[in-house]
Order: sequence, then C-alpha cells, then structure tokens
Amino acid sequence: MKLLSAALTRTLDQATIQAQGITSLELMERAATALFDWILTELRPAYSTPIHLFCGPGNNGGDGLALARLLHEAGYAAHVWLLPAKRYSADFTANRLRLPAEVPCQELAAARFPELPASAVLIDALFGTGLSRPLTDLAAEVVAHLNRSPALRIAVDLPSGLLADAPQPPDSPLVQAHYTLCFELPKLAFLLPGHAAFVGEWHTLQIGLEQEVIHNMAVDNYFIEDNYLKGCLPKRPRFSHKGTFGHALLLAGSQGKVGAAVLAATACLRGGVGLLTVRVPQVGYAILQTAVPEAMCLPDSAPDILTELPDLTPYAAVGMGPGLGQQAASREVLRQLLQTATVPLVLDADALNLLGANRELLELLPPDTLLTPHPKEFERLVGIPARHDYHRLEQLRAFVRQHRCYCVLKDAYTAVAAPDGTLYFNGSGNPGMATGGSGDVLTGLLLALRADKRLSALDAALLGVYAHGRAGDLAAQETGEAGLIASDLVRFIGPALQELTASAPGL
Ligand SMILES: NC(=O)C1=CN([C@@H]2O[C@H](COP(=O)(O)OP(=O)(O)OC[C@H]3O[C@@H](n4cnc5c(N)ncnc54)[C@H](OP(=O)(O)O)[C@@H]3O)[C@@H](O)[C@H]2O)[C@H](O)CC1
Ligand SMILES: [K+]
Repeated sequence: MKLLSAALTRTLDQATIQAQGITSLELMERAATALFDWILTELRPAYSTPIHLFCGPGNNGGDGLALARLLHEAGYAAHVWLLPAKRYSADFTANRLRLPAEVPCQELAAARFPELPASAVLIDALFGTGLSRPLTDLAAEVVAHLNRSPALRIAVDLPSGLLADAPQPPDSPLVQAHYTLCFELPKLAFLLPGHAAFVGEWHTLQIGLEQEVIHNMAVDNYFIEDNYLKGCLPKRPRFSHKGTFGHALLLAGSQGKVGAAVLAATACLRGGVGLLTVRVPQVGYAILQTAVPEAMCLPDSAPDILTELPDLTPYAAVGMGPGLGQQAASREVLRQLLQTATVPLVLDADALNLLGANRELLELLPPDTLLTPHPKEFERLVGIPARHDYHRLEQLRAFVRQHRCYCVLKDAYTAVAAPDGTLYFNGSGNPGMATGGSGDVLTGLLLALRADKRLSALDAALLGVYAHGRAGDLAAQETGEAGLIASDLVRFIGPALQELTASAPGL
C-alpha cells in the first residue's frame, strides 16, 4: 500500500473526480457515508448519545457537516460547532446549506465552548490535509478544550493540527484522538512513534479513489499491510534437500548471553534454513548443543567471547551480533567478516554497536548487507541524534544509500529501508513483542531467509519483518501481550510463514 503525501492526496482526489465523472461534493458524500457506516458498526452509539461535530472551514469541516446530516437523518443527536474563518471551501458551504435546520449549529467563540461530558462522542473535523501552519488562537483553544474532555474523540482524516507527512514545531496544538478515520490510504504521520498519542487507533475507509491513479504514482514510502506479502514465499519443491535452502552460519553469544544465540538459532531453523552452524564461545557449547540439537556447533577456542572467524566457504549467509558483547577481539572478528564475506550478511545488536563505535568499519560493509538496529543502535551507527521522527527517516534513507545496504529500523511500525532509499513500514506485530530476545529472533529468521537463494534481499527483509510481527500476533492470541516471551515468537514463525507461502510452485 502506498503512503501518499498531502499533495499527492489532492492530486488523487482530482483525478478520481475526473476519471469517474463525479463532483467533489459527491466524493465528500462518499467520505461522510464511510465515516457514518464506521461509527454505526464499530461504535454503535445510542440514539441519545450526544455527538458533537467540530467543523473547520475547509473540506475536512465539509466532511463533518455531511456526517452531521447523515447522523441526524438516522435519528442520532448531532450537534455542530463551527470554527469561524474568513473563507470557507465551496463544499463546506454546500454542506452547510444542506444541513437540516433542526440540527443545532453554532459558531465557536472563546467564551462559548460547549460542555463535553464523558457520555458524548466528539468528531474532530477541524483540519485535515489542508493544514498549512500550526494552529493558533481560537483553533488552538478549541483543540485544548477537546483534549480536556473525558469524551471519546474521533478524528476525521487526521487529528487536527497534525501534518500528514512533515514535522511541525514541537508543542504545536494537536487533537489527541482515540480513533483516526482516514480515507483509502494511511498517512506517513500515523506510523511515527511521536504521533501515537495523537493518532490513537487508525483505520482506513474505502471511498472508491481511483486505483489506477494510485498504481501510477511514484512514492518512496509504502505500508506493508496484511495481504501484501501473501504468496510471496515460494512453495518448497517436493524434491528439496537440505542444501536447497542454504547453510547459514550464526556468530553469537558470550558469557551470560548465550540465550541470545539459542533464540536466534531456533528462529533460524524455524525460518526454514537447510543447515545451521552456530559459532559460540566455549561457555555456549554445551548449552547450544542441548537447547538446539538441530544446529551444528563450532565453538570458538576462547572461553567467553568470540575471537576467531571460521572458514566461510560452506555458508550461504552469515549472521552476527546476538549476545556477542563488544570486546576488541570480537570487533576484529567482525572486521574480518566484512573483509572476506562474499555471501549475504545479517548484522544485529552488538555487531551494530561495534560498527557504531568503530565507524570506519562501515566502509567495509559488503553491498546488500542487512542491518537490524533499534533506534538507539541506529543513532550509534550514524553518530548524530535524530532531531525528530522525520529526521530519523531522512538519516535512514541517507544511510542505506551511502552504504548500499538494507536497514531494518525496529519500532512499532518497523521500517525496512532499501538501498534506493525506499521505506517499507511493517503493519504486523503488537506491543507484547517489546520483550528481551525479540530482536534475536528476528535476526535468526532473517538469516534463514537470506540463506534461501530463491529470495531477493528485499523480499527476504520484508517477509522476515512481516512474519516476525505476524508470529507475535499469533503468539499473543495464546499468551496475551504481557505474557508473550521471545521463545513464543519462535513457535509461531512456522505458521506465520505458512500464511505467506505460495499455494502452488512457481507462484
Ligand atoms: N480523498 C480524500 O482524502 C478526500 C478528502 N476529503 C477531505 O478534505 C480534507 C482536505 O480538505 P482541504 O479543504 O484541502 O483542507 P482542510 O479542511 O484541512 O483545511 C483547509 C482550510 O484550513 C485553512 N488552514 C490551514 N491551516 C490553518 C491553520 N493553521 N489555522 C487556520 N486555518 C488554517 C486553510 O486556509 P489557508 O490560509 O491555508 O489557505 C483552508 O481554508 C481532507 O483532510 C478530507 O477530510 C474530501 O472530503 C473527500 C476526499
Ligand atoms: K481532523
């Protein structure tokens, strides 16, 4: 699914109007009908529930006015509050005129804000994609008033005050919505951690925008939704053998952190790797052989950290990092790996911290290496703290372009960055996955997929990130979010990958 900028959204509106031979007012009616249907099916308000609609001067306000009419016609208690302005959009005015006289409709004024009790539903239709500057004066006061209310807040298209795809000054007034209902496609702003408290739970409502036009739009941000990757993992041919799916090498573990190696190893095996060899220090040998009998173990000669890189000839892909520690000897193993590897690499955790602390090593990254930092590790990699979420995304694009690598920036909506700077935001997963070892599981899974020669680097990264989140969603159905631990993720990798597997060979 593409993420469109506010400007492209406007282009899409116009193209839809032209292609379908409809008026912009008819498109607004579709939007209002979709909002109405969602409210009725999902919220199921009582007829007596007071529904207060706060309408701004543009088409976002027009959506609110049309929704007020539909609610009123269906017997609900709609009450409209208008934000006075010098100019109103044509479709706002048309819907203002179509509002039945029985619907209470008042202009907002500083001394005349309505009481908004907990039993009410508030519709924020003040500003949408036409917002051009931070809210001030009366608009800012209205937003503060809405946020103070204990009532449920539903934002139309965007929480008012939030820009769809660009940063706003810190502390700009923003509606804190419980739900945001937008049209057809989500907005980039919804996926950034700093906006979670304002966007709330978001849903896209279909209003029949032209798919052909969307298809032809060039964008650099995508959202990976549920059906996007279905069938992308090739079905295994009947005459497969262990070699078909590659032999992976995992370099992981140190004194006190052998569990990370165990988790990554089991995830790699569940990810479908043909053969797995794990390099651990002596301290990990008995643990690994006992906990993961399916993996071969090639112990380092050192007791508690990795100090030697094994011969890489047998391997189709190499992963390094989980539980590694940051000792100088392990850094030299990393350096040697970067200098000698000719197969795909997956680098995580302390391998990333070693890169961050020795940034000259970044110059050695073989092309298409896959890095999986969380935001703090990413900051160490680039060496400059991000000023805000959008700045971090720009750093991410610059980083992958410079190093010709893939980077998985882990967050609530994990972003997979491709070397051309395109970002793919992952939609699967849940907060239960913020638990120790979750990242080690992702590394192991990605290592398995990178060892599978049938997959491109991008497909392996997208499938791995999505399946990891999906495994978390399946696991949480059984354990709940709080009770989820990383080994639960491992158990559900198989079912998650099964959902993504093509139903017939070659599909
Ligand atoms: N396909 C769709 O997504 C559809 C979307 N619809 C709805 O339309 C809005 C976008 O409508 P638009 O009229 O372009 O914009 P807004 O309603 O957000 O607001 C524009 C007016 O607000 C003024 N403005 C902007 N910023 C401020 C501010 N900080 N303070 C005060 N006033 C502000 C702006 O004035 P300018 O001076 O900037 O020109 C405009 O007057 C979209 O979000 C959807 O809700 C369609 O209904 C259906 C299809
Ligand atoms: K809004």
